[in-house]
Amino acid sequence: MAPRVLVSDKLSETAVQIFRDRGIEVDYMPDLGKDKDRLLEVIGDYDGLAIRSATKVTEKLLERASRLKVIGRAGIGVDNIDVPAASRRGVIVMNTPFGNAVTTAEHAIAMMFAVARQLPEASVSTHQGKWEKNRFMGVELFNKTLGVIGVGNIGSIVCDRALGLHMKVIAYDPYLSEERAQKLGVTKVDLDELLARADFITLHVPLTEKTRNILSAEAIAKTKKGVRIINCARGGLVDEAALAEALKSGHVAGAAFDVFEKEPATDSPLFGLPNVVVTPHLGASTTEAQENVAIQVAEQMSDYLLTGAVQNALNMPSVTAEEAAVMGPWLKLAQHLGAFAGQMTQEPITAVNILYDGVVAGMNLEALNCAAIAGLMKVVNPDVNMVSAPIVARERGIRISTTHQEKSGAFEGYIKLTVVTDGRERSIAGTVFSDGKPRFIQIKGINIDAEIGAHMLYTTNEDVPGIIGTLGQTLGEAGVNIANFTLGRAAPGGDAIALLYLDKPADPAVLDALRATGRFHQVQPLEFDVA
Ligand SMILES: NC(=O)C1=CN([C@@H]2O[C@H](COP(=O)(O)OP(=O)(O)OC[C@H]3O[C@@H](n4cnc5c(N)ncnc54)[C@H](O)[C@@H]3O)[C@@H](O)[C@H]2O)C=CC1
Ligand SMILES: O=C(O)CCC(=O)C(=O)O
Repeated sequence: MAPRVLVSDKLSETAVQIFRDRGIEVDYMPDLGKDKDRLLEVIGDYDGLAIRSATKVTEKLLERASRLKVIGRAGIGVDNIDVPAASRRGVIVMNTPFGNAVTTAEHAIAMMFAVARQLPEASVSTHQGKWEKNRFMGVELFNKTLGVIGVGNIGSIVCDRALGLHMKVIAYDPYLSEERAQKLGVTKVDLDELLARADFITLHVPLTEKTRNILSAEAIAKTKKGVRIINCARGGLVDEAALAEALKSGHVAGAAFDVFEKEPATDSPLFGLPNVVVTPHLGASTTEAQENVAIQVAEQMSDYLLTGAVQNALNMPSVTAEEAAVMGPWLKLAQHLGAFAGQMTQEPITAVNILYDGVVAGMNLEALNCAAIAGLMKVVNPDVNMVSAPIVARERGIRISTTHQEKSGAFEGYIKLTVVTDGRERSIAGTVFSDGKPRFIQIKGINIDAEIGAHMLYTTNEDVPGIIGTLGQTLGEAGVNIANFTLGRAAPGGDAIALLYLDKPADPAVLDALRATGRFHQVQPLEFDVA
């Protein structure tokens, strides 16, 4: 039986043609994404779901999607998909990481011009036969300072275009290395400096728990008087109500928003305010971008449904079916090693070295590298996948090197990942035991044997008596159960580490309580995708 695909958002007809040409049955129902009940009724009939941003793929929808094998997002952001729920159900989620980047960057630049010169209002007034030449006094972009928050794919294209307009570009992105900033021709600053100096601010970060409300009321209060703010990334990055107040008070001179806290946005505190330009999430809406993402998503989904080949998946490595059987646990280990290093590193990473020893040295190292880098970069951006992560890493100037060697110790094989920043190196190693379970076996050169769980806690301390008691008692009092506890030390009385596998995450109050004991150099919660 031919696989069946449902296209539930408006996608270029080229995608539909590709599915048909490849022998896939396709139903094109571009309005279904907005009709949750009807979607719930029909989703059980499909092997693939191709969407943009209108369709919300919730746990409830996935529960009804008994046949679903793949979700293809024709675009970048996957915040409309419950990816963990899809992973739990074995449904692959793919996106098209680069197809609409230029288009979205151009929209941000267009919005910046629009708000600088009040173009939409001037256009409406002129259509009405008024000739309000004196009402619309604008500002030049030339020589103004543009503050870019988030310098990834889209942000870096915005920087390039803005430099072409002879703007001065300052950038805030904690994961942007100095080297990459120099290459782009932008000045790296911290957020407060960006807020204080920028005449225009544009956002190009994904919506995550760290970036939500990044332009809060407090942040907006720190901006330069007369600033203009552009958001073509995601609703929820800016506090719309606080911005509306700042616009009314005259502190902020203008805003241009493509994305809103609630979409479709039928209401917003920004609506109706003068010099606020709004568009209905049009960032990716050009013929070229929609053609790019539609072709890419249809090809990727067809490949998967017909041959099992995986490309641009957010929750599955790109490996052949035969390799998957042998490499599965090692891929997971590589991802966990990257995730560990990523969560431990707050500074820009300049290089990553991955050493493969013994049995693992003979496997598909490219896929293993991708898994490790994806684990590392996912900490910064949950939208990154195994294919895009190495490209994103390279674009940031992160040098990735690989070494491999014959079996050198007690383990059949192991992987050691070393992350280099401007100031230091951090290493972590792991192996897969015969039970197929990945384990961490060495951190900072200290040997351990730690099972990997979804919620973990890493502490460092001096090797003195009573540390186990302090950890056990503090976590116990907070009702956090320890599933597994591993200790290691460099030498008696020297540096010591503990890695705890917890039944639930330790909340910030527990972490503070541990820090307040004064017994630890470091108390770091860690999360791993063990699904
Ligand atoms: N309006 C629209 O139609 C579209 C909107 N988008 C949005 O644009 C976002 C960015 O897309 P790309 O540039 O392709 O992603 P990207 O992953 O290439 O870049 C995101 C950048 O944000 C940085 N970042 C992450 N956390 C940060 C933080 N806390 N503070 C400052 N910087 C941080 C990352 O280091 C990275 O450089 C997407 O996640 C999506 O939400 C994307 C396409 C179309
Ligand atoms: O599909 C669209 O129109 C929105 C694109 C978008 O927001 C994305 O790719 O993240």
